Amino acid sequence: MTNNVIVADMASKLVMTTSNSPIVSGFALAISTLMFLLLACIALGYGHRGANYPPGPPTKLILGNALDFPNDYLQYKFSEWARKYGDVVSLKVFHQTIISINSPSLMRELLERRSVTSSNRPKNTLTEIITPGDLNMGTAHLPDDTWKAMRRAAQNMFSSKNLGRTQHVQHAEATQMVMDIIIDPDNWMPHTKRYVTSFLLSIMYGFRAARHSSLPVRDLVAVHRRFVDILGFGGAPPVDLFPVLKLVPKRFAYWKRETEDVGRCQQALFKGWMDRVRARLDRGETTGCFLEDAVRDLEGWGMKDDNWLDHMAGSLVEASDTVPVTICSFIICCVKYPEKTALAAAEIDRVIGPDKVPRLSDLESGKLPYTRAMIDESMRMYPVAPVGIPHEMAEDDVVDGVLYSKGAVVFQNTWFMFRDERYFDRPHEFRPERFLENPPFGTRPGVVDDPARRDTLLWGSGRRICPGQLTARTSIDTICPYLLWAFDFKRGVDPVTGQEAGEPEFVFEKGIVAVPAEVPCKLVPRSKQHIATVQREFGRVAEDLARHELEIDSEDAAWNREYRDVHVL
Ligand code: HEM
Repeated sequence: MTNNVIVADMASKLVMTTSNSPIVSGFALAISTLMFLLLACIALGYGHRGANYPPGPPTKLILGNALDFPNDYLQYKFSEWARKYGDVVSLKVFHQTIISINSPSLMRELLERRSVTSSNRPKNTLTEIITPGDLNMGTAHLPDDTWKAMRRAAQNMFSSKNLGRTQHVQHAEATQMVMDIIIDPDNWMPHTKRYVTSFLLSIMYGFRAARHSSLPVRDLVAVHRRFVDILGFGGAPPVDLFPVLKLVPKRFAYWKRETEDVGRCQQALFKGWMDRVRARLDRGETTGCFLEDAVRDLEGWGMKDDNWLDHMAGSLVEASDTVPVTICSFIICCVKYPEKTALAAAEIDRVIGPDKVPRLSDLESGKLPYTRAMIDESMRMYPVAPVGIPHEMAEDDVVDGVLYSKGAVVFQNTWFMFRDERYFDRPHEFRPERFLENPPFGTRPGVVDDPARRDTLLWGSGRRICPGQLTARTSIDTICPYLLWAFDFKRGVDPVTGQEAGEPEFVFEKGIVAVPAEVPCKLVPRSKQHIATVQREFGRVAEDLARHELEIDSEDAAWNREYRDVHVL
């Protein structure tokens, strides 16, 4: 406070020394204003790490760590700092404090035990434009009553009881995905997207996506691409760091026009999906999906008005963003580590054989321990949300004498936690065996583990923990053994050399979700017997798929007829 008064006094003296010439006095005014701002920034502690803040790299005047802060792949730099500074690291980017927490114990202390102060999301002007009223649960700034209602509804939809009721749909969609890859192996990545999106559309909205190019998937992918681009680094100027930028008129601010348009397109898409549900009920038809129930019982679902339902798609977007990526990473692991894949395939051959397809229950009952370990190892090494989704401190809070200041943005660096050499033996090696040697977390035998480790670290912490974790887990656990059962995983052809590609590398796209770039690989059916078994299974589950095809469009209907005529046994 005293500093501010001194700075104001110095600045006013500077302004008073300007000459009488209009040009000189204008110039002097500009210089003195700049000086004033500079001194004010210094006085306000811009870029300076306070005394009891978490440690971190040295800061520079006003800039803080702005020049050190990575634009992308936060997990790599955060992990380097974790090794140097410990379980908690802080950075200053101008006046903004950014914290990376690097241990399960800190996740528990800060985000679970102190969830009252640590459950905000960072305030984000762009997401507020895209979803006015904070009706997108994942981006909503405050965990207020609106967020609570949306969250309760999501938790209800994705509860274990409801998942039991929808598992046959999950299995049916997984069967189609295996069929899709048998017929069209080059599009293995889009087929994973279709599998997850179609499952979620079916259980939430009662209609499905027969092809990866079906309209709902195509529209979702297109609008989500724009959403990610505008929110990503460089998509828009840092308006929350420098709120004065918000004053730029719309005609000079591309980001404002684009953000508004993304919001319009997204809302139109989600409303269109809900309108299909409303129209179906008006016709007196039903598929038994969740949102039909919500339309009939708005109050019971805690929805303040009918328009809130148009925003329930936020959960579907989260699912279709994360689960396919996890499955793709698993597929890349199967190509990259052939000896491990062979061990899992041998286990599946022994337990399941070629005449029936694996079911989720085979994995859950513990009959496929190596396969389970292979899935866990791929999620340990390549977590889809390597630094979580950031929280923001609502108030100052102190853990072990360290200050987590109001407004600080907090990342959960699970990438580091899963590769922490204190607990994991050779953490950078892909070794499913670690989970068999020391279950359930695969840490080094004999080491005293972090007491707060849990098998849900990947899904975040506290009030904001992922409400879709069961849906995610069962979707992954249904398809991964199925793929191992159905296919041999081979390296594809390098598009540049025309020769067999080398060992695939994980190269991630930029962004908070670690999406691996496509690698050349071939998924080859293991035998004619396996293909025939999938065709029979595809016939058996046809009814479960058809139940969600009441309003199917003519293109999908034609494709379905041909697909099923040719491929069902
Ligand atoms: C492998 C798959 C998935 C992973 C790794 C994952 C991970 C996460 C993480 C780390 C968070 C932030 C937690 C926090 O702030 O502490 C989150 C939030 C969220 N997830 Fe997931 N998720 C996955 C799949 C899903 C699925 C399938 C759904 C829906 C069916 C879903 C819906 C959500 C929603 C709605 C939020 C926002 C919660 C809130 O802010 O209150 N996620 N997820």
